[in-house]
Amino acid sequence: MNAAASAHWLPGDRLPDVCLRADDGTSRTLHAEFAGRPLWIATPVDAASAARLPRPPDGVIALCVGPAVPEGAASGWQSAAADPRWCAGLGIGLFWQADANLRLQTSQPLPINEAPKVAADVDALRGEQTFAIAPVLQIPDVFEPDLCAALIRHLEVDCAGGDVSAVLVMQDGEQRLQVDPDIKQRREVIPRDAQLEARMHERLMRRALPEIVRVFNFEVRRRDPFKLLAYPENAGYFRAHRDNETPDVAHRRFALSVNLNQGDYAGGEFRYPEFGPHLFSPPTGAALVFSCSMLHEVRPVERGTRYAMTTFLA
Ligand SMILES: O=C(O)CCC(=O)C(=O)O
Ligand SMILES: [Fe+2]
Repeated sequence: MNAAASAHWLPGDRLPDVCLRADDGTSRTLHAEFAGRPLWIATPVDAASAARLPRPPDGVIALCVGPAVPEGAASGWQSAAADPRWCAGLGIGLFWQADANLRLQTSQPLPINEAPKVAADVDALRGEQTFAIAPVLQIPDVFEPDLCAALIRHLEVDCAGGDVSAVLVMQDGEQRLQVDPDIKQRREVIPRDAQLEARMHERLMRRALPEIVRVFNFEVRRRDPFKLLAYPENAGYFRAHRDNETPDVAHRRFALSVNLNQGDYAGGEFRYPEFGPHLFSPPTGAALVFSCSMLHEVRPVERGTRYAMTTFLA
């Protein structure tokens, strides 16, 4: 499975590693030189527009790229030329904010009158807290909010809420499917809408697979069917388990789960009991990716219904 190349960049996409040429003729690559701090990128149509760019706050790298020469631009901006196709992919006459992982967050047309807000820094955990922390990857904005809402609707309306989830057990050397409230309780369905499935697939290819290559050094070649999940209030949980323990699922390498409505329910967090007490509850649209060999559980949902989409990668 090869990651899709983007002709147009969207919020949620991680910028590719392009070469930028500075005014003094030196070349720098985006990932090597600019990752690790929030980034502003502007693609003004001309020098006059470049000169009206707002001053970036401390700690933000600001790059003015494209055909325009940013004469008189507010100080704090570095001007650079880049491959015109890359600039076209960003869109000309735009102002982008990207996070420290070079993931695009918001875009707005130039000119902008007020300097946009930069997300507040998250407090660092203490050293002893980070010692017992599960090796999971969280990728924000893999699915857009409207896709998350459409998936919930598909499960509840088109698929009539889905079916009670069963588990595979080995009995006398044979695999059997059975409902077992000692292990899990939830509803689930394999989506039946080809368009929704195609959109999920495209987003995984574009946003999750490149991160899995980068972070885990793992090239995904196949994927199990997508599954939509509902964990109802006081009746939804999945007790501690591993995802690759029966012969038919032994091929699975990574689990990928996307929360579809975080904030609308309480409880329902992931926990990895072998790796400490921390609870994981990624924001709506974010993917959580972890090794299928790791013990994990979904804590009981205490209020509302937790919706999620899950699949397994190999
Ligand atoms: O609820 C989820 O997001 C995934 C739960 C899980 O661990 C599984 O389906 O194997
Ligand atoms: Fe699991």
